[in-house]
Amino acid sequence: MTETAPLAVKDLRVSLAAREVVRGVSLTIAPGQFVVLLGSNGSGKTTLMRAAMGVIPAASGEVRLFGTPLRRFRQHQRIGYVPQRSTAAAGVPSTVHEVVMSGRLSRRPFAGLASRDDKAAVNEALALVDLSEYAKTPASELSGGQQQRVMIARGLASRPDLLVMDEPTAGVDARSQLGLAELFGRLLSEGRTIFMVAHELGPFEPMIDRAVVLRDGRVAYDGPCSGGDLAAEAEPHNQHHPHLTVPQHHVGIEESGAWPA
Ligand SMILES: Nc1ncnc2c1ncn2[C@@H]1O[C@H](COP(=O)(O)OP(=O)(O)OP(=O)(O)O)[C@@H](O)[C@H]1O
Repeated sequence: MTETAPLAVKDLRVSLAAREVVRGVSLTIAPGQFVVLLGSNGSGKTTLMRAAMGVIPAASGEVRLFGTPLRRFRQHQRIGYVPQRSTAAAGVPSTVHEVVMSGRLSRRPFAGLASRDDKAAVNEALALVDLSEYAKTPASELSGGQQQRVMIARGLASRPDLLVMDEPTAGVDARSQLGLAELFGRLLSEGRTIFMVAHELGPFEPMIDRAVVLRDGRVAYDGPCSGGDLAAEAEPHNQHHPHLTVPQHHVGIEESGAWPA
């Protein structure tokens, strides 16, 4: 795996509806790091992530993916992107297997039948999120939390080096969060990089290398995930947004690594 930063953002500015929402953000994520992006509602987290992924244009600044400027980046299979509040159903009667298979498209130079490797990668991704038994189930029949795990499997299907996720734990219950924490730990041990928006760190906290806090589109904190400085940054937000919590060590249950049935 290359030592080039999987994601580097320099003085990025993004405007939405004539308002500057991301206001000069610089951020470099090193290979193998687990970086979490925090901040109150409307601080610009999703907008920053979308601009970094090229989903929306930036007004100015620079984004590099694995050392390549965004506009010239073609190795899309190296990135697994799980957008915010994405559901696996979206009104389409696809099975779980089909939804996850769509995450293989970036690996397939030509349209056509899925290869043996495509199928193996999909099965592997489904096993990683413990949804193998639901492969043939229409995605719309799964719970919200299960659908979120389907979308994470979709992001993993291309076997990416960088996993970018916008609130992947929204709607995921505490036990499933433990399962996700175990999964992320495994991905990190394989040298993969994770960049994730979160409101609660829960069971992920011990494995997070770095927290970046956005406030009004600017980086207000960039450093270790625990300690007084992060708490000081998080506190003003907490008064207005109680769901942005300073890292918690416990999620209130004893089971470890178990997924709900
Ligand atoms: N399509 C849009 N058009 C205009 N303004 C937008 C649009 N999307 C977001 N905004 C505004 O941009 C600001 C940043 O929004 P963004 O979704 O990036 O924040 P966030 O930190 O991800 O919030 P949350 O925690 O609620 O997801 C907000 O003030 C929001 O109202």
